[in-house]
Amino acid sequence: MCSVEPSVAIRTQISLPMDGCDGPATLITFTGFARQQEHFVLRFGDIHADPAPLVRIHSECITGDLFRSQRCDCGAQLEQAKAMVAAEGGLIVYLRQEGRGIGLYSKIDAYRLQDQGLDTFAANEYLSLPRDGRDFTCAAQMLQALGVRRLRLITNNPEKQRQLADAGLDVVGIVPTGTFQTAYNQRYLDAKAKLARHWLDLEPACRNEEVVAVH
Ligand SMILES: Nc1nc2c(ncn2[C@@H]2O[C@H](COP(=O)(O)OP(=O)(O)OP(=O)(O)O)[C@@H](O)[C@H]2O)c(=O)[nH]1
Ligand SMILES: [Zn+2]
Repeated sequence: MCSVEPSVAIRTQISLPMDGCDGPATLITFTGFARQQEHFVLRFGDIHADPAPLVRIHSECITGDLFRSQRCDCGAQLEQAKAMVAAEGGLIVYLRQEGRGIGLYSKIDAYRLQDQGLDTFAANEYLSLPRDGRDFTCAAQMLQALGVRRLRLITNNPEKQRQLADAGLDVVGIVPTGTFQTAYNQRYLDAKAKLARHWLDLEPACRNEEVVAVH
């Protein structure tokens, strides 16, 4: 999905005053991505090798991040991560991989299928799209371009840790992101926990929710 060229490098850095933060953040853009992808990094404070910086790798979710849709947990996770890295310094790597890489329109098609009973992964497959089309290698390359070799990663997703390690980064700690259950995202979170092995601490009401099997 990321389709990176071997030479991802910093393109531009600009200071962004941030609502609710003591100091400005720095927005960093990059060159070297295929297909004009516009992944970026927000840096809060200074980054040092020791202690290893706190990093959130966040996949774009227009509905959740921008409009705080309750169908997923993305908006709450992003807000929490922003508060964490703003408090102690760190990075948000924002990947333009909407809908786990299938794009907004296909995600909305997948939402329709979920309303008809499919789980979030089966819905993608029904559309002949990957269950999870993301590739976190581009995140690793951006971090390497910033001189980051060791990091503490804010995530509940074991796949992110695995891909960063495969790309040569040293994930020295995992900081869990919150489990933000709503009345509307229970089946989604349940599917992530059961079918994608995310480390989620779900309330019993959520665990008991039925996830429709993939056909
Ligand atoms: N295709 C599809 N994508 C979704 C759906 N709900 C959320 N997403 C996308 O999923 C991505 C977020 O992935 P998640 O699996 O929720 O979380 P994660 O970032 O991998 O894991 P954490 O680091 O623990 O938050 C974003 O790109 C969302 O747009 C859905 O029902 N279908
Ligand atoms: Zn979302």
